[in-house]
Amino acid sequence: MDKRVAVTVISGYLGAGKTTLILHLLKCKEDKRIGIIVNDMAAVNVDKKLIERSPYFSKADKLVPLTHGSISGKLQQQLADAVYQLAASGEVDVILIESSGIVQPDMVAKIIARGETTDGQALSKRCRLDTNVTIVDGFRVLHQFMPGDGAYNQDFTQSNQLIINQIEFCDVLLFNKTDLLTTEQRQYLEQFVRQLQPSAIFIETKFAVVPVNQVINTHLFDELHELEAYDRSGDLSHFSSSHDLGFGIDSFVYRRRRPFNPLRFDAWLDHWPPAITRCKGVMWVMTQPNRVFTISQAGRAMDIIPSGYWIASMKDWEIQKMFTVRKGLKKIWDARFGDRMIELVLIGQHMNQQQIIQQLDNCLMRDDDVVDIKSDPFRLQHK
Ligand SMILES: Nc1nc2c(ncn2[C@@H]2O[C@H](COP(=O)(O)OP(=O)(O)OP(=O)(O)O)[C@@H](O)[C@H]2O)c(=O)[nH]1
Repeated sequence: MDKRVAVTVISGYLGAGKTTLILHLLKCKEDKRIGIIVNDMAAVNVDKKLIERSPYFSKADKLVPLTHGSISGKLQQQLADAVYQLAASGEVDVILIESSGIVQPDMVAKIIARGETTDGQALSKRCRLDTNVTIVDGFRVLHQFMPGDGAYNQDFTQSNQLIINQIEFCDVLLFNKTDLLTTEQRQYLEQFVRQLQPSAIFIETKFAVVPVNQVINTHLFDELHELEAYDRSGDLSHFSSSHDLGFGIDSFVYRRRRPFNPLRFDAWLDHWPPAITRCKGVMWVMTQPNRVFTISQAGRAMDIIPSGYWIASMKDWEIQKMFTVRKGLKKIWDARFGDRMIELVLIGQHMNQQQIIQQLDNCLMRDDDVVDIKSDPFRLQHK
C-alpha cells in the first residue's frame, strides 16, 4: 500500500474561489488531518488569515504560508521544502496547496512529482501528487472570453492565457460561481471549457461546494501521461477536429505547408472573426523563414511570440540528432520544408469554417509576393 501523503494542488486565477474551496474542505474533512500550504501574492497573506480564522481549522491541521511572492526560484525551493517537511512529519494525512492565482499550473505539479528539497531529498519519497484541481470563475470567463465585437483587449492577454493554461492542466475542473450565471450561460460556458479540457472531471459549483472525495485522494493524477502531454501541448499533431456538442461550439485544425505573408496575415488579425474564441498553434512567416512563431488567442486577448527555430533551419548533423531525440518528428517531416508549417487549432461558436479557411489561405505567401523584412509587423519581436 502506498503510504505516501496525497497532495492536491489547487489552481485558479485571482479570486476564482481557491480559499473558499479550502475553507469548504476544512469544514467537511471529517477526521483527516490537513496540511495546507498557501502562497499569496500580496504583502499581507489574506488567505492565511482567512484560514486561521475558520472555526473548522483545528489544532490537528497545519498551515504553512510561503513568503516569496510568485514565480521565483526561491519560491519553488521553499515550496519543495515545505511540502517535504509536512509529508515527512507524519502529522498530516493530506496536503492541500493553494497556488497563487498567477502561477503556471504545471510548475507546482512538477515540483511535487519531480522536485527535491534543498538538501537533495526527493519529494516523491514522502508524498505523491494526487489531484490537480483547477477552479474557474465562471463569471470572469463569461466576460473575458465571450466573443464580443471582435476587438482585442490587451489587458486580458496575460490573464486569459493563464486561465486557459489552468483549464488545460488539471484532473478536476470546478466551474465555480455558477450562481452568477443564467442556465443558458452556464451550459454555453460548459461547452466552451470542455473544448479546452475534454478529459478532466467537470463539476459545477457554487462557493466551491464539492464532495471531498472528488478532490482529495482521487488517484487521478497520472504523472507519465499528464506532464508529458502538457510539455508537448505545443505539438498539435494529435489534435483532430471535433464536432458541435451543442451551442454551435466546435473546433478544427488549419494546417498548411506554406508560410503566411506577414502583411496580409496582420491585416486579417485586425478583422478577427468574433466567432473564434480560442486559437493556438504555430506559424511560419515568409520573411523570417527560420523562426517559429506561436499564436495563442483566448477571447479578446492575442499573443504572437517567437518561440525558437524550425529544426529544418539547423545544420544537417543537428537535424539528424533531432530525429533521434524528438518523438514524432519523422511523421511531420516534409521532404521540402522539413518541420516548417502553419498549424492552428481553432475553437469557437458558430464558426464559418469554410470562410475562415478561405481567409487564412488568402494570407498565405503567393509566388510573386515580395515583402521587405523592414515592413514585417512581426519583425519587432524578432531578436
Ligand atoms: N457569488 C459567488 N462568489 C463566490 C463564489 N465562490 C467564491 N466567491 C467569492 O469570491 C471571492 C474570492 O474568493 P476566494 O476564495 O478568496 O478566491 P481565491 O481564488 O482564493 O483568490 P486569491 O487568493 O486572491 O487568488 C470571495 O469574496 C468569495 O466569497 C461563488 O461560487 N459565487
